[in-house]
Amino acid sequence: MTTDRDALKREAAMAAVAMVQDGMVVGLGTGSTAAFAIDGLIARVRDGLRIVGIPTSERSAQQARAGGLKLTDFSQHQKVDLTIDGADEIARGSLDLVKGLGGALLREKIVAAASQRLVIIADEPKLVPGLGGTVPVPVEVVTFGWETTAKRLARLGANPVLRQAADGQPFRSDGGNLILDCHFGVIADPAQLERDISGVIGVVETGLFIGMAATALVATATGILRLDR
Ligand SMILES: O=C(CO)[C@H](O)[C@H](O)COP(=O)(O)O
Repeated sequence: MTTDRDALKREAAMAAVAMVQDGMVVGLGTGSTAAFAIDGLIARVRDGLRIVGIPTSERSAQQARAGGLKLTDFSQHQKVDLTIDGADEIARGSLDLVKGLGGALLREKIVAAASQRLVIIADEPKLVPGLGGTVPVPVEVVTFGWETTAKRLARLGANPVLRQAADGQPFRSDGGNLILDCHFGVIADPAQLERDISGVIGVVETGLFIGMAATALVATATGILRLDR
């Protein structure tokens, strides 16, 4: 079923797809909004655009491959011209992000870090005055000792919850790790919290993306709002 939110997500995705130029290496995000962008890229490639994509998840790789997008990896291309990805929250002003409710935060951060330009696409409810108020911060952790990692994260003020998959088993990332959804409430200093979480033994990566997004394209009822950092 297509919802109004889907229509807005598609609109934001199409605005980002229009920024892609011939010859680019394009980072392919993960999630329902990024999936609209991958569809848009597939359509443009069918019309003659020549690009290669670096996917941020097995899911996105599968979608891209099925649509005929050429994929590459970091053994072939170490630099990504432009990445189009979604987010769970975007801080108005700084464009700092919470990402990872879709479980792909580690690969998303690796691709974002290699990108000349990270363009975030979203519908309006994701644009917030401060991070952490509407979603937890996903933290990817290794399986071994995750219970002790959770305790150390709790000492930072979180209420960590082990993410479950639909089958009731612990959710596994593409890398085979676990995810602890850490409820902090509104975060006063996201950059400091990102450093603090990264310092916890057992943590692989955090869903706080600080200073990474160059542009956010936010679809609102009255059109696309473009925010640049
Ligand atoms: O970070 C992500 C996946 O790890 C997604 O970009 C984020 O969860 C947004 O997803 P959606 O577009 O489905 O709301």
